[in-house]
Amino acid sequence: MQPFKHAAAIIEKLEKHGFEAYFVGGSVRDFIIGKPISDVDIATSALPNEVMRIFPHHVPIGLEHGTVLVLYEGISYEVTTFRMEAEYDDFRRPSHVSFVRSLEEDLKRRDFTMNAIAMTANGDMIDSFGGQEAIHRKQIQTVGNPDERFREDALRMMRGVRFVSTLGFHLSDETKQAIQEHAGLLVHIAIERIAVEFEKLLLGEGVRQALLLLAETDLYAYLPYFEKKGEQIASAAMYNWDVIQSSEEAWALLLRAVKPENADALLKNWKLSNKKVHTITSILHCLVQLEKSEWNDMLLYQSGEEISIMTERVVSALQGERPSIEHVHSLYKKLPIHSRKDLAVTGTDLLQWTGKQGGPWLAAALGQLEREVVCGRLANSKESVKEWLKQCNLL
Ligand SMILES: Nc1ccn([C@@H]2O[C@H](COP(=O)(O)OP(=O)(O)OP(=O)(O)O)[C@@H](O)[C@H]2O)c(=O)n1
Ligand SMILES: [Mg+2]
Repeated sequence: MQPFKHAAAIIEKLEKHGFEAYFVGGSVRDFIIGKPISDVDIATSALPNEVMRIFPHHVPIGLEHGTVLVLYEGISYEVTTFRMEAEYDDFRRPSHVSFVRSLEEDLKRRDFTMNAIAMTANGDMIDSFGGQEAIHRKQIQTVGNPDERFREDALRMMRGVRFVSTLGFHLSDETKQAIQEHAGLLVHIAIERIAVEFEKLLLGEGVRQALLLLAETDLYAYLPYFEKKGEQIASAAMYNWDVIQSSEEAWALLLRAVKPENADALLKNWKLSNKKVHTITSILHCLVQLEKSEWNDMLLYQSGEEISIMTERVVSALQGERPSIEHVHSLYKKLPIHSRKDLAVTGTDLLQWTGKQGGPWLAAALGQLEREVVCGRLANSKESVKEWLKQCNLL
């Protein structure tokens, strides 16, 4: 309730200027469910320039969609003019919206009834489409005709399945059937928007049901690189997803089921950040090694602690066991060194001692030395390294 109390001042100020304003969207839904509230969004009859005039501290973040970010006592709130997204011709949210002065018009263009509830500053609900009843029944139902809602913005189909996962709700029969019919419209949606919903889906508590739904509704067939992987996606529902803690782990787990020919290309095609792609492919690499052997010093050293722990979680999700995070952590801590910087000698030492010119031999010697030390076959001291160099006929 606290976030609403703080934001109520914005609604009251808009009302003082003769406009209507309400809390809308996910925050109202989550408040009714009893979940922690994320961002509080406000819808108003005031036009964007009127909002900006009333609140001098603002950022015009999406004027073409009617959205002004209002800064109030260090917190920012999205204030959006009531709108009707009038022209849809390509199944995505249009670049032009028509502003309307009525809340009703605004609410009836929203995706699901649970997301189309408005709340006044003092907590009264305006719920023309049975949103509270739907929440009570844990049902995801489009506002009005599902064909229209999904044609307006095909991403809503992914959102529907995402909410199955994050809220543990179910799709109404009508909504599910409409998704089945319109799944193909997803091709019009930018992969970045799909990826946001997909990652939320993978991290929700109901991810198993959501994966089965992706397969059942044919939505999977319009996800890049998953076009022919319906069965594999459904089979991923068997894993123990509860132990997964990050989107990187979730991707790695999913890709173990999907087995793409080129995971790197798939992840880049989904336009994930380079850093994320690198983390996911590192986890996958570590998983392959773990199939051949248990955790060992060299694998822990090469993977690093973070990747090792993430991989341990993925392994336990695959095997349905509890992850042994403490075990991996202590094995890692016991490694004699954790990076090449920790070696008692440097390349410069080797050059000085041997009197040789640099060259490929140096990298090879340092690599071998590193392995010897990591695996505990050689003490990490200058003296023992000198001994070792002698044995290798380098000194
Ligand atoms: N494709 C979309 C996206 C959003 N909305 C409407 O805009 C609100 C806010 O959207 P967003 O913040 O993207 O989603 P939330 O429902 O708030 O979910 P979350 O809690 O994850 O933010 C939604 O509740 C819904 O009323 C919509 O109708 N169609
Ligand atoms: Mg939201």
